[in-house]
Parts: sequence; structure tokens; C-alpha cells
Amino acid sequence: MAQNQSDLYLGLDLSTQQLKYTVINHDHDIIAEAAVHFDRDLPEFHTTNGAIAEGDVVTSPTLMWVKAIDILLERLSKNTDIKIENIKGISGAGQQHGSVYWNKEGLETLASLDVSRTLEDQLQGAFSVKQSPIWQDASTTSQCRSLENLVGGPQGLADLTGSKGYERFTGNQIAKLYEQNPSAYDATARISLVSSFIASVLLGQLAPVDVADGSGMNMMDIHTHKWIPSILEHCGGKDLQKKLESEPVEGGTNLGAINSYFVTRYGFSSECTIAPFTGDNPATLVSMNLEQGDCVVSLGTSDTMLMYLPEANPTTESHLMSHPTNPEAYMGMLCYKNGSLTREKIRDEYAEGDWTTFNNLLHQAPPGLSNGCNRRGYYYYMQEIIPFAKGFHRFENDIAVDEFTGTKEEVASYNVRAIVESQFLSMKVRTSRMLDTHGKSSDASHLKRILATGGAASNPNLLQVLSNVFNIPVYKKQGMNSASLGGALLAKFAVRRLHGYSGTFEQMMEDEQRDKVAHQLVAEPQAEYTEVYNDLVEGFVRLEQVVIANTQ
Ligand SMILES: Nc1ncnc2c1ncn2[C@@H]1O[C@H](COP(=O)(O)OP(=O)(O)OP(=O)(O)O)[C@@H](O)[C@H]1O
Ligand SMILES: O=C(CO)[C@@H](O)[C@H](O)CO
Repeated sequence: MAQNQSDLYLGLDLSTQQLKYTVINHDHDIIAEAAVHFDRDLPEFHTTNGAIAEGDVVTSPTLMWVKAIDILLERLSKNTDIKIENIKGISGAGQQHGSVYWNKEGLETLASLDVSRTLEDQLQGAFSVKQSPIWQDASTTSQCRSLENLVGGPQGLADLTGSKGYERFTGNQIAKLYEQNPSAYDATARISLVSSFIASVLLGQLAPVDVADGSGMNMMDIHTHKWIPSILEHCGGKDLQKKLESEPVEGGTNLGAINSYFVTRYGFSSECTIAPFTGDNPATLVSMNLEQGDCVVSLGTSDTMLMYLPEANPTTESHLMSHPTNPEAYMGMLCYKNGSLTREKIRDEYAEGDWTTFNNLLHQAPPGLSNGCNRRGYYYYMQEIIPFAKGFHRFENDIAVDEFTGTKEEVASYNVRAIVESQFLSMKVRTSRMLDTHGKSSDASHLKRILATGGAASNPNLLQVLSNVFNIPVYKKQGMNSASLGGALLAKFAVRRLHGYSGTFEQMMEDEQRDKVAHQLVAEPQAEYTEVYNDLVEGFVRLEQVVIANTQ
């Protein structure tokens, strides 16, 4: 099968609030994008922002994701801009860390799907755990400490797997199931990540975990990309190796052709290749085509900061993940649970639920929030990851207050500015700590640009504050769905390799991307404000320590 100008590549992203698709052509132009929104399109699953939270336990109905695949593919097959038979490869991404528990019957059904029935109809009984734990879960602290103790503490676990023990990381979620629900664990034949779950559905059999997403499990050796047997046994007994089936695979691998169900039901080509699906953050990195000195800030449901790292220097404050396309390299990451949803809380409480009002209030408060009184706010609606803190905390001249003082409008504007500034200051402080650790070996110690993405990157007012806090320009790329775009590019890379291409992913991007001026400048640092933020760092860190101490 030769390369053809009419060839198309499909990327899917099963993120927190929606399942999205992006279709690209040979030149990487975006031909179509669409999404199924879980709360709006699938209200029968009763999710809020795609999830069901019961205290620290946060899950999503696995069957909701299955139904979303039915609906998305139906919409794709009806899109007249796309010839579905021209799609040569499919890859994509999933929200990281979440897990899916297949029972034996479920895998058998998957291997023999009936083309006259929907996936939802056929896979109702396929899962031994019906609610998949997702990345917002914070209920496995004891499993985290136990795993760290096994390997000599938090730094020991980070040295082995790239991260210390984190509640949302899949190994700790599996350990909780193993301990607390042995019958469901025993009824589990195989375990998928959210990413490898979608690949499995498309293949009609269990798909392996990809190395970049595998590094979000606390169970994979970050250097060799293999499972660590002693950790597997600790988290899930002797059976866990079997339940994972195979070792993680590198991005761009060909996993096989799409299941005939999708060929007959939707008109895919029987030669359409399925490539490993990765995590949404690694897929975002892939889509960004980084140059030296770039980092990515993704403002989605979670806020994340991503960067390319040539060497492994794991820390207990950031994540080190395997790079999605370069087996020798790494991705550094910071992840905040209180991203868009916590900004929405403040918008709803102080800005009438409207982003324009939110933006107006942002401009009313002085940058740095001083103006005769030093105000500071820390907003953790959900249990935060970094720092490990919870609740809303406000200070005036270093004294904790329940609410800022001022008129109703002033109070509203202080809260709006305080949340935006404190979220970006936290990122700045931790980015420079990560760069200090990697400084000796990394060009990243000289950050030159931020490439912004995610739903909230559509708001230029936020990006202006981001630029001022970091004192570097912020750029954006065409198309809002960077993880599904990254998936489409990974699909193309796998197809090209299947047909003999021996170059790297980066070479493919260099040689075959038509639009070279892909990033647009959206905000530049404003000199009068950047100094303000430099001066704030020390006080920000000091009061954050008070917040952490108060929420232990
Ligand atoms: N104008 C705006 N200003 C600020 N935030 C916005 C704006 N428009 C959308 N958002 C935020 O974008 C969020 C959705 O982002 P996105 O579509 O990237 O989510 P997602 O893909 O489900 O998340 P994730 O990738 O973290 O799983 C919404 O929760 C919303 O708060
Ligand atoms: O937990 C993380 C990353 O570690 C989130 O960013 C999810 O991937 C959802 O987007």
C-alpha cells in the first residue's frame, strides 16, 4: 500500500469531559474535529464534568466511554468532509492513570462483535468494575506510602518509576482494588489504561499499554520501559503480570488492523492500522512540535506543564515520563487537579458564571494584588497534587482571612485575580525547581516560549497573565484539540513506519508538515508587571507552606 495524497489519519482523545476526534491529511492539515460531551450528550450516566465524585473517590462509568465511542464513530461516518475508507491509521490518547477492568466474557465479546448491535449493547457486562477510577481520585494514600516503603521511600520510587507514589497512579488504584474488593479483582481477566482501552475496542482484543502512558502507573521502570516484577506483585499479587498481558510498547508501533466490526458497520478500510494510544499529556507534547527552549502549558480540566527532557533526573515534586516518540528521551510534567474546574467555581461565585465578566474583574484588580494591602489566595477545590493541600485560603498582609475585605466588586475582582496569579505562580516556582534539577544537562534551563493549549487557552486574558508571570511570550497553535491531533500524528507515524519509513517522528514532522508557521504569538510579557511577579515569589512560597501545614 503506497502513500497517497488522499490518505487520512484519525486521532481520538478520551479526556475527562469529552471524547474528541481529529482527522488530518498527509500534510497534517486538520480536516475535521468533533466531540461527544459526556454531561451534555450522555446525561443518562449522571456525570458532572465527566466524573462521579464521592469524597476522594472519583470514577467515570466505563460504559459511558463505550457509548461515546458508538456516538463519535456514527458522527464521523456521517461527516461528508471525510472519506472514512481513506483513513489509513488510528491512534490517540486517554486521560492518564484511569483504568478499565475487563472480565473474561467481556474479552470474548470484544473478539466476536455483532455488527448489527452497538458496542454499548454488547459490552454492558464486559467489566468486572463498572466505575473506572480516574485521575481525580485521591483515595489511595495508604497504598502510595506502602509502595514507597517497599522501595526505600518516595525518592526511591521516583528513581525507579519516574514519580513518587501518587494517589491517581494506576498501580495504587489496582492495589486498592486488590486489597478492598478481592472478588472484583479475581473476576478481572485483563486491565487496560483509558488509552489502551480505546485501542483494545478498535482492535477487538487487548492492546498493550504505551510506554509514555505506562509511566503514569508507578509500576514501569522508567529506564528500561519494562514492568517491575516486585512492584507488580506488591500491587496485585502474582496475577497482575498476567492481567496486564504484555510489556509496554513504544509509540508508532503497528498493533494490527482495525476489527472487522468497524469495517462493516462504519466503512473503515480493512487495512486501517491501529497504533498504541498514549496519555493525553504525551499526545499533547507530540502535537506541539517543540523547538529548543519551548515548554507546553495545557489548561484543560487539569492544568499541566510539559517539557522535553534529554536525561532522567526524577524528583519527588514533578513527574518524569517516557517520551512518547523518542525511546531515549523523557517528558517532564507538573500536573494540577485544580485547573479549569476550580476557575469555574470562582467564575460561578463571583462572576455570574460568565467568562467575559470574569475577564473584566481580572482587569479591575491590580496585578500582584498589592495596592496598600498584600493579598494572596490559594484555591484547591479538590485535593491538590502539588502541593498536597485542600480548601480555599486567603491572606491579607500575611494574616489568614475568610474573605478579602472591600466592596462586593473589589472582593470579586481580588478573588478572580488571586486564583489566576496563584495557579501560574505555582507553575513558575515548580518549573524553575524542575529546571534547576535538570539544568546541567538540559537546554530547557533557558525557556524561551510557552506553547499554550487546552480549553482555557481560548481565553487570551489568562494567557497574558501567564506570559507576565513567566516573563516569556505565549504562543498558540491552530486547532484546539491538541491531544487528538497528537494522536492523528502518531497514527501517521505508525503507518509510515509500517510502509518502510525509517526516520524519527521529528524528521517526519520536519519533512512532511506543510504549515511550518504553526504557532501564533498571543501574549508578550509586559515589563511593568513582570517585576511585580518576580518580587511575589518569596511570599507566595512562604504562605503556601502555611496553607500546607493547615491542611495536613
Ligand atoms: N473562555 C474561557 N476561559 C477560561 N476557561 C475556559 C474558557 N472556555 C473553556 N474553558 C475551560 O476549558 C475547560 C475544558 O478544557 P478541555 O476541553 O481542554 O478539557 P478536557 O479535554 O476534558 O480536559 P483534560 O484534557 O484535562 O482531560 C472547561 O472546563 C472550561 O472551564
Ligand atoms: O492526571 C493527569 C496527568 O498526570 C491529568 O492531566 C489527566 O491526564 C487528565 O487530563
